[in-house]
Amino acid sequence: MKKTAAIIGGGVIGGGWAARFLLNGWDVRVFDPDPEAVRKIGEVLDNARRSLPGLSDVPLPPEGALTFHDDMAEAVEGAIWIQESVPERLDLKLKVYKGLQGACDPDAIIGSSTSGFKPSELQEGALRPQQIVVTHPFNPVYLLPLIELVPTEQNPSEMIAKAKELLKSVGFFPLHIKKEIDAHIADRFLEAVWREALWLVKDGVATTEEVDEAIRMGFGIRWAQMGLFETYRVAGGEAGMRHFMAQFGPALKWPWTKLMDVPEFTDELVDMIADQSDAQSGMHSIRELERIRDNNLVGMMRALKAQDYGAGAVLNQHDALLKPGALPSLEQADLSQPILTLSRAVPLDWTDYNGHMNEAKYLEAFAAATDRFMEIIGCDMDYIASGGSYFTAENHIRYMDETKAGSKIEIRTQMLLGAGKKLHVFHSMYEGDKLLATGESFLLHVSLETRRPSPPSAEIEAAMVRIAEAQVGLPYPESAGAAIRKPA
Ligand SMILES: NC(=O)C1=CN([C@@H]2O[C@H](COP(=O)(O)OP(=O)(O)OC[C@H]3O[C@@H](n4cnc5c(N)ncnc54)[C@H](O)[C@@H]3O)[C@@H](O)[C@H]2O)C=CC1
Ligand SMILES: C[N+](C)(C)CC(=O)CC(=O)[O-]
Repeated sequence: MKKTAAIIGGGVIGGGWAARFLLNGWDVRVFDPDPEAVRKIGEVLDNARRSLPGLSDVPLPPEGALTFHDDMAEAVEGAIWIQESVPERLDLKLKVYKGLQGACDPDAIIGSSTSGFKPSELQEGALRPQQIVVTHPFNPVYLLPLIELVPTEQNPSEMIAKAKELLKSVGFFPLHIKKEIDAHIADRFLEAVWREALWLVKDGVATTEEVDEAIRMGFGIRWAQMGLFETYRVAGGEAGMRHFMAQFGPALKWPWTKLMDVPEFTDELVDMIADQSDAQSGMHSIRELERIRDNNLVGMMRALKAQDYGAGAVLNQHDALLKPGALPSLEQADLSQPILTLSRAVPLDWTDYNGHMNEAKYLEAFAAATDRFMEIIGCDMDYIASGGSYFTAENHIRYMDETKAGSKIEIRTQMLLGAGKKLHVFHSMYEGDKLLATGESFLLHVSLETRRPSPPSAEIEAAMVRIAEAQVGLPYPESAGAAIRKPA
């Protein structure tokens, strides 16, 4: 059955939650008194549609339905997850819980996006405190996996387990914070770094741009993949963390940092920071900056995905949740037709300066389809580990139409020859009914020990015979065997 989420407050963060749920197949009901809420959420959704689906190497479920409601009680109807993302004012948040708890399902989870309030403060005076928990996200909520999940002893353990399961099902990484504290974990770091940066600019040590360069050219990239402690363990050399602490620990007591002092937000300081920020980034609109940020995040997260590390490992776990049933096996496929070998959205980092999928990425997609076809006939990772595989000897791609980031593409594969060492496949790539490209590949079965052609296993031979017999009625593709013609 379709799951439903209610979004209370649809600004920067509520809009991100709405996009995350919708693109993972949930229905979403929004309550926000702002007359601009429909437009604002629409713009967040546009960004999310081009960036989120392509993070997965398997298709996300069909998008859910988005509705807007003038009445909060109506918005929470049928919702199993209610996400409160109203402005960071405790009185307002408590008023919202009073309003919605009278109307919502008592078993629904009410998550708060609060950056700083403790869950016990949010539960104070609530009708059912056990229903309310902190689920603190990070902007952009549709891309970044971290949710700081902060309960109190009032929240039953089954509710926390259910919250974790639901968050994981839409691709989040719930970090269970066992001891409540103002600003949880991550925002304590962000505040400390922000405070230092404000001092550095105020004292004329660095401009806003120089502060950003100091982060993004060095430790920012390092933190994105290993965090703090793992990075410092490596920095300790072979002696590891103990050596690192002995060497750099004493410096913590030197007066390097301003620690808890906060520079006063005088007009002069605000003007200085705002002017420097305008000089640094004012040539881009906020929407442009969001798109630049999303392009960079997708590229970095997909690189981490290939390493199965950090946020990339979370993406792989989400793919594994979605994978069952995503593509048919030999037993499930209608073998009399070209077989579905790829179904995914075009990732942002597959697009180029022409604003469409780059030619090299068509080959990447066809190569993934070939890998899947190999898996279907029995050349899977276990078989490869046993010493047999296929090497591609020749490829031919024809480009017929363009496609853009976020678009759903499918590849269907016809086997033209599958006998002995030889495997000849013809892939057709579609967006809906539109033929985008064809890719023809000729492969040879090899022994990974001798690196020379060798006969495949009897099981692979039998699977190819089955497909050949089933596909015998398919017309031979007109363009198969074609080459680039000599210009007239
Ligand atoms: N902006 C950020 O970087 C992050 C913010 N947060 C937290 O998320 C929450 C929301 O922050 P933002 O989205 O940045 O604020 P925002 O100002 O962009 O959005 C708040 C939305 O709530 C709506 N609203 C106001 N009163 C309401 C009510 N009574 N019922 C329903 N909607 C109402 C407003 O119309 C507005 O659209 C805050 O608790 C904040 O601490 C969490 C992570 C990051
Ligand atoms: C600035 N902020 C405290 C609202 C930031 C967050 O809460 C998390 C984020 O996205 O950086």
